[in-house]
Amino acid sequence: MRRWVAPTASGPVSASVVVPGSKSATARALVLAALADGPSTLSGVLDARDPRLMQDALTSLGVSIAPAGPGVVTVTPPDRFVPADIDCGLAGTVMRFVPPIAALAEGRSRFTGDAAASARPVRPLLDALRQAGVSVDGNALPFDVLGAGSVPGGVVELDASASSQFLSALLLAGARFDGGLTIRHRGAPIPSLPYVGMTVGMLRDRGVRIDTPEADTWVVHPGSIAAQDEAIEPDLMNASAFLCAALVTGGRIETAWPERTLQAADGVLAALEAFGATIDRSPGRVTVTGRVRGADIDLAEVAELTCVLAAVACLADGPSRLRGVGHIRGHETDRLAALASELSALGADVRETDDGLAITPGPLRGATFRTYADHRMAHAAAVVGLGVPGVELDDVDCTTKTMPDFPGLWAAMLGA
Ligand SMILES: O=C(O)C1=C[C@@H](OP(=O)(O)O)[C@@H](O)[C@H](O)C1
Ligand SMILES: C=C(OP(=O)(O)O)C(=O)O
Repeated sequence: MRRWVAPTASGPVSASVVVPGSKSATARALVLAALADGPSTLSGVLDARDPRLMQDALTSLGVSIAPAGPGVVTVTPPDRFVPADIDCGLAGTVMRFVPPIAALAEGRSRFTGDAAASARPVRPLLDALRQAGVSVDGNALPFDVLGAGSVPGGVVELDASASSQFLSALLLAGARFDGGLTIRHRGAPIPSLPYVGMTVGMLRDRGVRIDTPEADTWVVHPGSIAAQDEAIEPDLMNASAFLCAALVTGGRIETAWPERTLQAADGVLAALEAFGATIDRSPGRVTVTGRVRGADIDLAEVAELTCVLAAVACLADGPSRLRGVGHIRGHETDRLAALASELSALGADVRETDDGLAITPGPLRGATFRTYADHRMAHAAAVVGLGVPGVELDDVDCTTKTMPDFPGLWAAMLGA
């Protein structure tokens, strides 16, 4: 735990920012390389807590992951997975993507995690695995997967309304189940849908056949997953925290922005535009200028932006409404409760609604800002701190979940 006073901007911030690799693409590339039919070399791999936990989990299941240069690893799948003790930390990607792989090992794998991870939903995924023929003890962390060396597969019903990661987890491993996997989503709409697109896109790139014969149904045909080298793109969700600095200071932030990507790039830019950003695009780059204004917006597809945009909204010229993100109550912390509490303590009027937040700016003052071990709460505090002196985070180290040195990058952006 390290306290950190968020630096205040003395004027418009102008910077070119380089953020590290995508957490979500790194997790998928590692998992797919572990399940593939031969070795793969991955570059631009994110070096942060979540992907490190993923590498540790896969290694203990028998995968060989060898460093091959800065940010480069060569992943060699095992002939047979072996059961293991898996530490999920607070990583949704580990607690959801790894159980279907452990089901392919012969024996009991035990999944544990941080105390707060036990509150994160995982039961719908475990129930779907049971329908696919896997024995699972428990319905939340800690739980055990009793692998039989293979998984029958077949047709499963899944309620993925609490997290798209349940669906991604089943899609990633489904081709390796004996009969493949047909997944029928039953329940309220799936949040963060672009991430399902990322999963399907990366699987198809590796030769896996996936059909979507009707709405809310995915058919993964059984077969091998082709080994494939991959260069991981920068993390556009993490980049967004920096882009918000342009908005709240009336400055100018530029960063790499892939021309074609499986990340929710357009959704991110549309959300920033709604809050007053002007977006300039040049090949492979984006520049954000503008001045923050209040917005009423559905963030279901880009729910990870809720924290930084709630902070932005506190510095706007009028009220904002963030909708479609009720499920983030099950993220690293209950983000709606945490944002309402911490941003209200700074002087804004921030109230929880059924599916989001209603925010009315007010005169803001510095105070301790609790992060609840949540990296995106820390990003929110950094954004609001640009305009409010004395915002002191109780812990900035939680940012290592998805970035090796967030405070350093933030200071560099400010020219410190
Ligand atoms: O599949 C992924 O890599 C992710 C999916 C989303 O999860 P939810 O569907 O739970 O929002 C997102 O919020 C998370 O940070 C990463
Ligand atoms: C929800 C998030 O993470 P996780 O992958 O742990 O679900 C996030 O990074 O905002």
